[in-house]
Amino acid sequence: MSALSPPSSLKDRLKNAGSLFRQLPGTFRLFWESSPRGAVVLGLLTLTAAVLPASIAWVGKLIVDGVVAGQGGGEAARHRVLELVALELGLMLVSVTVERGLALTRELLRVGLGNLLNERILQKALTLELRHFEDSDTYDKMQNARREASTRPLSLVMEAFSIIRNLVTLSTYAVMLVTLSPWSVAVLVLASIPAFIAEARMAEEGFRLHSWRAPERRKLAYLEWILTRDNHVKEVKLFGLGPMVLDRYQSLHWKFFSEEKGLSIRRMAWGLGLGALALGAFYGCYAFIAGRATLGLISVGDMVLYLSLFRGGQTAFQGILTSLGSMYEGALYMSTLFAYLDIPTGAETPRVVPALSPRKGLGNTLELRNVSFRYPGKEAWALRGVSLRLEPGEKLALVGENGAGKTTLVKLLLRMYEPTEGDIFYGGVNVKDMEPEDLRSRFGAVFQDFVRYQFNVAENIGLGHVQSIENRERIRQAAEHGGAHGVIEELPQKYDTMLGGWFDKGFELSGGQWQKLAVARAFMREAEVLILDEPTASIDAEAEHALFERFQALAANRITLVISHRFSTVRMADRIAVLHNGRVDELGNHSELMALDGRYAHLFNLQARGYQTN
Ligand SMILES: Nc1ncnc2c1ncn2[C@@H]1O[C@H](COP(=O)(O)OP(=O)(O)OP(=O)(O)O)[C@@H](O)[C@H]1O
Repeated sequence: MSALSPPSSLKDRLKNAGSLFRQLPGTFRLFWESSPRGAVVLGLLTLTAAVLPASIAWVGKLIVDGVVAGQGGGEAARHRVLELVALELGLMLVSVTVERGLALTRELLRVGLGNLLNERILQKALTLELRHFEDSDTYDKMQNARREASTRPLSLVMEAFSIIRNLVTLSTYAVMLVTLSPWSVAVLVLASIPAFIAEARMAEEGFRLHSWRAPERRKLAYLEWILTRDNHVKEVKLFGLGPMVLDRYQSLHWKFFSEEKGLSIRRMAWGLGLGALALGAFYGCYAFIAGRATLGLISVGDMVLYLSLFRGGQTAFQGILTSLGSMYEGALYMSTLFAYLDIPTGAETPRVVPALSPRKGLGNTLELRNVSFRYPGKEAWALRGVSLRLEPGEKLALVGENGAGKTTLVKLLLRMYEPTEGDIFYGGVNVKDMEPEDLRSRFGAVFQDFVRYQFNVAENIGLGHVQSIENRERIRQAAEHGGAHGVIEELPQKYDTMLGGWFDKGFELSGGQWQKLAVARAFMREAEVLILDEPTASIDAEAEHALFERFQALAANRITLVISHRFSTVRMADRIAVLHNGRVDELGNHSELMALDGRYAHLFNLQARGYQTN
């Protein structure tokens, strides 16, 4: 059973609880790693804080007994009582200092542990593959893990420490209480047990509410995003989407609230009922002890001691139970965190050791042999039996209607996904036997949905080869190759101009200008294979022509794969592959395909007619 499915029976619930508390060792390991010294300090302070209440209660009893015995007894008795009061003051000062120390240590540890975990979460994100990001279940796991990483783990550890503290306090109390009244210890324990069960149950419900909601929470964040992001505002205003999106946002919000309200009310009702039970038990024992003191069977100091021990004991016991409930909640969180950190990765690890690596430089072939691919969890084939061989220096254009599988083919080439059937070879080596970093370092790509980094111009280009991000000469050259240099020279701080609207003084570029930077970024590396997935979509016809002429020259000996819907661009390729429903339907150069008079010729003529009528 997964930690997120509702337990149906008591047995399930216990099994679930057991598996959840198994998260403790892992959590403590992380805690220790984040700060061994802090952990030791916290342990020492906790133990000191644990033994202080019993000592203070004992001194309190001695004071009362001293006062009762010393009434009318002169200076000596008064002195002894004053000394005891001073002792109690001293103990109280120690107690206050220890509490402050605990709060400070907790605060410092919170930052350390929170950072460590956020780092682990992000490090894990780096090892995840594209398929993980495109899968909503994994995405939810990641969001769940990120949401409370800086608070939950520490509170789990703190609750565990608080249990230890209360247990130590309780055992010191128990030793004293048993001598006064053994059965009251039993009453104390029994009266608190129902509270624990209720607390654990509510904690579990609360967590499940949060987990179940992960997809809806994302929906809420998404609606918020639509209304607040700069690139949405035009459509939001034009289509008058504001009220509709806000309405959806609010109804989701109120749905959350009403669920939470129900839980809070139930929590309050149980707390009230069980609190009354505990109070009844306390006053029952109080009556018994007060009666015994009145009859002179115990001293007044004993009665005072008993009362403070009983009250303190009850608080400590309930503290333990509440901590167990909160720990349960924390452990549930940790189980999702560990589930996220344990997502199996490494599908990209080469099959052979050491990994194979084709000769560096130009001259390698790129070949797909009978490649078929289905997205995880999908029935339909995105690619079916694709075989293509690209010779060194060859320019291949991929065309096909929307959804034909063009971008999917690029994802497979870059090993973002594994073919479901068939194999891909680069330089004669099966890409499954290569290190993915080695394979990817040989590719330069401009994606359809390229990124607009909110960095400066030089960095936007330099990111194409991070090792050279400081190399202005190389960046300038890449900008020239990508056709971006002219645009950059017009900017206020040229290559140092901050871009985008997220940060102060960011300069916003046009879609085509951003795209030129993305092309320049691809030219930062000495790529052996260039992939251009609709690189010209927002570039005007003239700029497109210029770009492709440059490509012809620059990419002379490189394999180039161009995906485009513009046939004026496509016809410049050495060969054209027409994809249809995931299959290569036609393959050949422009004149061959025109002569074939098939799908390509039809699409070409359609577009040519469009241009003529314009
Ligand atoms: N992440 C994904 N998960 C599941 N199915 C997907 C995913 N991405 C694409 N598909 C499906 O795979 C098929 C091929 O999509 P692909 O993006 O490769 O098409 P394309 O030829 O690049 O289209 P376009 O010209 O619109 O960019 C489509 O049917 C699409 O619905």
